Amino acid sequence: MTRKNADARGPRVAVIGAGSWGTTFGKILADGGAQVTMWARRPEQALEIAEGKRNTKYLPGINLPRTMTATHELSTAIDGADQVYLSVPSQSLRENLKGLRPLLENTSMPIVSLMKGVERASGLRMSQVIEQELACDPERIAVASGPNLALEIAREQPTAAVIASLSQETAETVARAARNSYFRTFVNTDVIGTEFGGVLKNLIAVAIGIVDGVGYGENTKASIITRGLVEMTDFAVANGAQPETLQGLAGLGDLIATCQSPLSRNNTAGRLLGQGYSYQDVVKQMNQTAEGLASVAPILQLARESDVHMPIVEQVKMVLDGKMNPRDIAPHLTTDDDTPQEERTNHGQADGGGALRRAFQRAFHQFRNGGRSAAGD
Ligand SMILES: NC(=O)c1ccc[n+]([C@@H]2O[C@H](COP(=O)([O-])OP(=O)(O)OC[C@H]3O[C@@H](n4cnc5c(N)ncnc54)[C@H](O)[C@@H]3O)[C@@H](O)[C@H]2O)c1
Ligand SMILES: O=P(O)(O)OC[C@H](O)CO
Repeated sequence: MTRKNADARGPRVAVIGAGSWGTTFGKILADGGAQVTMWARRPEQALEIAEGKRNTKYLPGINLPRTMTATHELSTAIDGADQVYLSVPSQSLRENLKGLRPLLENTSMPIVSLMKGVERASGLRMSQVIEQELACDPERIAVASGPNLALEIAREQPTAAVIASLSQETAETVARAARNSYFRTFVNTDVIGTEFGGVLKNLIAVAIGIVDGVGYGENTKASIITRGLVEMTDFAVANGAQPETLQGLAGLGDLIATCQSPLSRNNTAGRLLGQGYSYQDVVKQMNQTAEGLASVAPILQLARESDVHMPIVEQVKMVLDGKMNPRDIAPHLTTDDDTPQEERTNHGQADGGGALRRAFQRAFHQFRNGGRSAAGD
């Protein structure tokens, strides 16, 4: 398929995955001046984007920029690209990277994850899967996250996002390409916090959907959102994130958007569960990606390994497994314990002092080892 975007002036970018977010992000980049080539799995979808400037299945009613083109051949998409953006379902990333590896191995371009899931089998974040499969310098990898419901952005309603990379330079390069009059990008170097924010808010949005489906009101939802943010922060900090990232766009910002919007697929999946559909029925009814459903089990496994208590996410899992009536999720929001608890919101010690305790332990081991890092540090 020939390129038809020669009149754009910015970097040449390839977007891998032409679902709702990949296509919307392609539009963001093209509207910012980039020369965008989308890769779609199905040839007819590539043709619809390239010729008709539409993606009717995922973005009904949206006209795509005329500078945007598409192909179903990976090599054509990557050929001549300065940056590559990845937006396939998280569980399929590894298999997709196997096809991309030979095309990317002699390049130094930034590789940007737009995804918000963890790999079910390994619990790895998407940037970790990229680093593993492509065996590339982690400073080349960036992640994008924030309150970014695709259809709203495709309608050019203003919003913001965070681009995170271990390399400030990579983050800034990507942020300069991924911005326009309706999409503002900020940068940080907290890849862990930025990625986990996007993963964890999905789980809380499923919980919100469940109570919505049951018919509970705003008090219940506000309680889950507030306690959910504490859970998200506890988990992310215990796994290496900066607590302030969870208070930003990739944490609180995305949590609000996803929990409030009927456009959210995670929220929708939860609502169906709350209305009494089984997990299997919900999966059958969803024709778009609801990442939260696959992330629940690996996140709880990581939580156990890092000694973090996640009562809301635990209860989502019980509902998914058919072991808890959705009506029961709210009364047991955070504890079955009768002892009154402190309302702890101080994210600096987000895991109840656990992060601080581990930092002391590391310092103690280092001191004992004559200044060398403790194993596993
Ligand atoms: N839609 C949003 O509002 C939004 C916003 C931010 C982030 N995200 C994240 O973006 C990622 C992609 O989600 P989406 O919303 O575009 O999903 P989607 O369901 O709209 O589209 C998924 C796309 O991937 C393709 N696909 C399915 N299986 C595949 C496979 N095995 N290999 C390659 N391609 C495959 C589908 O054909 C489709 O084009 C997810 O991680 C999601 O959390 C979505
Ligand atoms: O539709 P969801 O639930 O995948 O959420 C989409 C985005 O992540 C919102 O920022």
